[in-house]
Amino acid sequence: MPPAIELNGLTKTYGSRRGLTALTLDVQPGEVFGYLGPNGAGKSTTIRLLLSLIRPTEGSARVLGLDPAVDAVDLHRRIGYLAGDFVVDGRQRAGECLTFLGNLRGGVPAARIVELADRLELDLTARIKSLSKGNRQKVGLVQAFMHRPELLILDEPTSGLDPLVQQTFLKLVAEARQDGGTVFMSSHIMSEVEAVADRVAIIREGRLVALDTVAALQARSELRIQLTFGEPVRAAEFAALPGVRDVLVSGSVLECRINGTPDALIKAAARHAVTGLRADRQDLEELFHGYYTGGARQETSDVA
Ligand SMILES: Nc1ncnc2c1ncn2[C@@H]1O[C@H](COP(=O)(O)OP(=O)(O)OP(=O)(O)O)[C@@H](O)[C@H]1O
Repeated sequence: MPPAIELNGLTKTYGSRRGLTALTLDVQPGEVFGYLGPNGAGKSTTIRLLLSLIRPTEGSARVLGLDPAVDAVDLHRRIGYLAGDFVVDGRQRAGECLTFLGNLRGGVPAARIVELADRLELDLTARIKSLSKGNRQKVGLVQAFMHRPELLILDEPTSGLDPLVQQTFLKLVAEARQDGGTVFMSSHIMSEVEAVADRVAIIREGRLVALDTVAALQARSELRIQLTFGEPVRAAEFAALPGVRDVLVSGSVLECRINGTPDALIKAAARHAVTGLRADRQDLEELFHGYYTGGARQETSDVA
């Protein structure tokens, strides 16, 4: 089976502005792939290129083994797409709009539309223009999921949704994967992607800065340690230990950060009487903030 998504040196410039620079990555069938970056990073540009809504300046994209510029009609039937700026005719009722879109995709059982609307708490009889932003987003989600597509491409899918509906959305993603589907979703919020994604890519200013599994990224996050000793200690004794940094000593209390294993620190600490130990792992949100702002080092297993 070909990769669900295969990008090779994909580049898009808008006049003198860079939208995306030499993006190379694969998304495997059955994978939930989180695509993260701050505003203006190039997420929507990537997604529009995937759907051939815009043409690349350089490089290529293949989706479900096909060329999106040539096989657009076939692909649109096999993909569920939610645009970042999902717009439909506001005069229609939500149910009519969804039935219409379902017919364009070869017909979707009415019961499937009702089931998704119920789960997302969407009123199918309401006119779209009367709906709030969050409820319009639900119409967008139903149309993306309703035909059980092989590949879901979702641009900021949870924008405007309240936390309960976000949970329902995450369940829908998990179910799509269980059914053998692939999900590519963009976001600027790590925590929602962390909950469902197998792998995560982070882009900043149009360039890929990290690509790894969620588990590997978690393992890479640093430990923050506080040790309390039975007597005063000196910072110099710990500062040069492998993996240990930002050592701060105040009397008998030592604070530091650790990348990798705490083995050397623990062995050095054991030369003293240790009366207290606290260890917190930096959460991924903070790690990602580092990537966003250029603070984190580029340490990826898949990026050349
Ligand atoms: N049609 C366009 N014309 C000119 N520049 C554009 C156009 N579309 C996007 N850009 C520029 O390309 C860069 C990437 O934009 P893109 O919309 O892909 O980012 P994004 O990651 O989706 O951001 P957001 O989270 O704000 O939607 C930005 O600098 C943006 O200003």
